[in-house]
Amino acid sequence: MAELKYLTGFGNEFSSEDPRCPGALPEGQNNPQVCPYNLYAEQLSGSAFTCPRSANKRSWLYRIIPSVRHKPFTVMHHGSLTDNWNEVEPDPNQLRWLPFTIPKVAEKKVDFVMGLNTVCGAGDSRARNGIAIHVYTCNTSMIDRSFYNSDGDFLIVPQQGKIFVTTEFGKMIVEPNEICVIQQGMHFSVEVFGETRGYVLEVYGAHFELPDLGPIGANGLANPRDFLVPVAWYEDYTVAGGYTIISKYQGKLFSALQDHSPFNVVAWHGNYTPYKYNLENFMVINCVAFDHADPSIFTVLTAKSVRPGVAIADFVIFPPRWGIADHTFRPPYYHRNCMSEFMGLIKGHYEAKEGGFLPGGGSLHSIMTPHGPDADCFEKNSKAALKPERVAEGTMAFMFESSFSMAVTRWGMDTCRRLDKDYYRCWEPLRSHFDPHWTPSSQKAKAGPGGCPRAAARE
Ligand SMILES: O=C(O)Cc1cc(O)ccc1O
Ligand SMILES: [Fe+2]
Repeated sequence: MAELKYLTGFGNEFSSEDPRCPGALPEGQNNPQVCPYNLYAEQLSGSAFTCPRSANKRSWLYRIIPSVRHKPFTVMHHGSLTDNWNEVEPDPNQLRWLPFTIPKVAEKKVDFVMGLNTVCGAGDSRARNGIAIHVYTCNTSMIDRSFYNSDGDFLIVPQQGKIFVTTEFGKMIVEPNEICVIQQGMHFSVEVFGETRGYVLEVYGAHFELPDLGPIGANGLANPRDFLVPVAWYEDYTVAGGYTIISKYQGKLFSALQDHSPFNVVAWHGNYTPYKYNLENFMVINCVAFDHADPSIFTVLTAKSVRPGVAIADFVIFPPRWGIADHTFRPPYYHRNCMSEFMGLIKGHYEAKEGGFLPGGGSLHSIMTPHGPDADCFEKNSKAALKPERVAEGTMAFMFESSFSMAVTRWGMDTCRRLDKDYYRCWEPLRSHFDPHWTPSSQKAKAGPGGCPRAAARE
């Protein structure tokens, strides 16, 4: 497979022509009476026409046939993709899933779209405000089939198996430890190379942005130059039996036939594009003195709500880094949160739970549901010598954190059969260590190296 080329930057005004058709982008205007190469001009709007400039998103696509030339859509059955948040009773428990099962190709061929399973979500695609979390488990490429989501944006996190994503804007290869974002309305098709699994964060009514950096300054976290955007690529491909276009619209799938590939865009320009990002490029910032920084310090992308500082969803990672905090319980703290936390694991393990939370599985700690390190992690890290050490080496856990109170679907609760009924047991061995006769000097006698200089100065 030839190396793919990409443009670089986040949300730039890009332009790209398939090298087979130089000059395909009209010069100086978007709608010439006749476009170069006799292409059709088509605008894809990702924001209201009237959005302020800073939030205005659109691209112009120059294509062989406009998207409108398709037969009527009809409803398509899908058993496990849903936006019905009332399928099962609410459950405030800590939930954890074993790795989601990938179907065996010999038993059933499943492609990316049919392999989408909704785990949880909230809100309403019609009201343009909400979130859905899906896992995809598939084994077959989409052949003469493409998909677009009318409801929102997909942030795709491959966990097992690379995916080859053909989009209207060009092609991307996305491997585990990379992510891609396919925004609302963009046609794409996914090729796979074996048993394939990953996670999808869908947001309705907002696009992902880089978080503001505040006092961090002008650089750091996910740097804009590390985002990769495909270059224009077209196929002039007619399919006798019909090419199937699938749209997710108001939570349901619809399919329509047309006689040609939708990947017929010869040139495009604009700031509304798909993109990918390698999580290895994340410039990690964290505590260099004491205490545990909140995980928002690891935010890669955020989909903002209209409330200042409150996200519809944040995509947060727990990357390999140094742990050096002095006189600190270094792993995540025990907490209760006014946000929902869905976690997944791409590879390795997660520091707050060495066992039980496995790559390809997940967990959901709902709004105000208490959670934190398991008993093992607490005991170990309360006694550990606090030398500088690598944390999370060779691992990558992530969190979809949302201000929405999410409902779990029937698939998530029952059908997937991966819910770990014993999850709560990981906290059962937690014992009281309360000592009413405790004094600072008894603490000092027990403490490992890396004591608190301020406490020492106080004594
Ligand atoms: O619950 C979790 O494991 C995620 C998490 C990590 C952390 O370092 C601090 C808070 C938090 O919710
Ligand atoms: Fe948490």
